[in-house]
Amino acid sequence: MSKVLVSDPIDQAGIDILSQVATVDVKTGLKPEELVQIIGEYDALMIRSGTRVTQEIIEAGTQLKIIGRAGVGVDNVDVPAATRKGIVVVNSPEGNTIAAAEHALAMMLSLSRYIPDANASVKRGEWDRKSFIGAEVYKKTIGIVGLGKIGSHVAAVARAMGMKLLAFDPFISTERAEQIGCQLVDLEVLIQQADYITLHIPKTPETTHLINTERLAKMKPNARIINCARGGIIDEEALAVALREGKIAGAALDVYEAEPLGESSLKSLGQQAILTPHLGASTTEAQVNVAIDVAEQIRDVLLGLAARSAVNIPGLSPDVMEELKPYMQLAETLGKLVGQLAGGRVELLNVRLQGELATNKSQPLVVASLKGLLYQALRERVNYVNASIEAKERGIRVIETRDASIKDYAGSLHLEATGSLGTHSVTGALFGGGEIRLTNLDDFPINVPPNQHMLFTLHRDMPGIIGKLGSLLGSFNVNIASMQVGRKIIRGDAVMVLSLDDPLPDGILPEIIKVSGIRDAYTVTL
Ligand SMILES: NC(=O)C1=CN([C@@H]2O[C@H](COP(=O)(O)OP(=O)(O)OC[C@H]3O[C@@H](n4cnc5c(N)ncnc54)[C@H](O)[C@@H]3O)[C@@H](O)[C@H]2O)C=CC1
Ligand SMILES: O=C(O)C(=O)COP(=O)(O)O
Repeated sequence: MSKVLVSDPIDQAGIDILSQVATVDVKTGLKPEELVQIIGEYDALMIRSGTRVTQEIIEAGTQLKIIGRAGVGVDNVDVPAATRKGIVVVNSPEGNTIAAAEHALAMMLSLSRYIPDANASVKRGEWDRKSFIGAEVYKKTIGIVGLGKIGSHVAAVARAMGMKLLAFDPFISTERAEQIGCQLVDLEVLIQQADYITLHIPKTPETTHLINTERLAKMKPNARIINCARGGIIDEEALAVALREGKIAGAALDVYEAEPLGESSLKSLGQQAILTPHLGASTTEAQVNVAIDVAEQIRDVLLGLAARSAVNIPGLSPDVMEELKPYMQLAETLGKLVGQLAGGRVELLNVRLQGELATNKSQPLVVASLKGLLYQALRERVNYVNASIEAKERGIRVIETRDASIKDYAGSLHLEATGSLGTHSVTGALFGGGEIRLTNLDDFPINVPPNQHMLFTLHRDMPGIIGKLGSLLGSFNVNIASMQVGRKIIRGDAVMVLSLDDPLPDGILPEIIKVSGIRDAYTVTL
């Protein structure tokens, strides 16, 4: 049975799902060195933001197949390191959207009405109404940085509260922003005009310290800023100075450059600063959502099925995945075949989607072709996650083309590999019941199902050659399961495709090439 380690607090609903297929160990609060020591036993790791999955942990996770992040942000996971090791990283892109958006909105209203400090003063026995004169959000301008899932929900609610909406997001269209009721503007315009600025972007090299001393200086003196996205998008030191000097009116933070928040000048600020301990996703509803979403994906991957929200493999909807699955198998088989025919180092792979297939998504088929192509070199170490990166690191250039006019079969896939030893091509299609057929080899028409052990020869189409080859194989005790010849013209060049019951013994290939009329021979294992 598989083993799953849960290293952060996860809702029981997720543990129940994992327990259907695996032994589940819940061990929270592990030190990095403790995690490194035990991770080698586990097939899957389930985390939230509390566990840092470093390269060292990934290297030590020799059995790991999947890392599941019960939440959105995967910045605590070394995703490139996981990808290189072929480990799928999944998250729950939508499970906590509402929770995070509502937390940001709660922060905005709390900042405007000094609710945390007013509450604390009453509990201290005071009745101070003068110190907590707030501001209304109605008719004020909110500047939303990042108009993705959370930012869009914040926009919808802010709009309902009568706010004017500005947004900065270089990756969405003006039309999309308008649909949500936002005016898309430059960051500098947003910074200068907004009364409330709320951040809903990932932390990347571009967004680190996006809010710095210069930008804080350009904000309105009544501006209030909210960060429920990621620590480090705001320069915390610069923010503390701006608040202390009254350059802006307030800030509410849920996330920090280092968590848990240690020594920090933010802690000594008064009612203009509200600090929560990364609570954006902490609602009962969100925790059930993300736990179920991610546990289901871990379960599926452990059962050999695809994950629906993998961050390091092409994202495909389950419908598209279902439709493409037989073609993925075809692509992988053709990749294995053409890689072995090309032999040596492949430099260029041309993947052509033909006929009806030309309208399909090509990326998954390219990945599957590369997985097949690299199998010879990498065996089980290559998978759908790391095939593209492995190919890139090996300098294999990939060209994707489409030709809807090729209609020999309803839909077919053509791979051509060019390497140090020449160029070879193979085409395949799916017949009734999803059966794979090889339909063309090096431009010779054929029609054979793939077989585990195969022999291909390039020869002159002339009497006696098939008999000679049959006897030769017989003398080596190799049984032929089926044989087919493909040729373009009578007595011209031809290919012979043999399916064999046994692997070809060492030493027979040079003997085959010695047969008069045979120019070349290739043995392939699929
Ligand atoms: N505090 C908490 O507990 C939680 C925090 N989060 C964080 O909230 C953030 C947003 O999450 P979602 O809305 O789900 O993500 P999302 O992917 O739906 O939206 C992010 C948006 O940011 C935009 N973006 C990316 N780079 C940008 C840049 N340089 N400038 C402006 N816009 C940029 C993208 O185009 C996208 O529209 C993430 O960082 C996530 O980790 C999410 C859930 C809970
Ligand atoms: O989903 C996210 O990105 C979050 O930040 C939530 O973090 P958490 O799962 O509460 O540790």
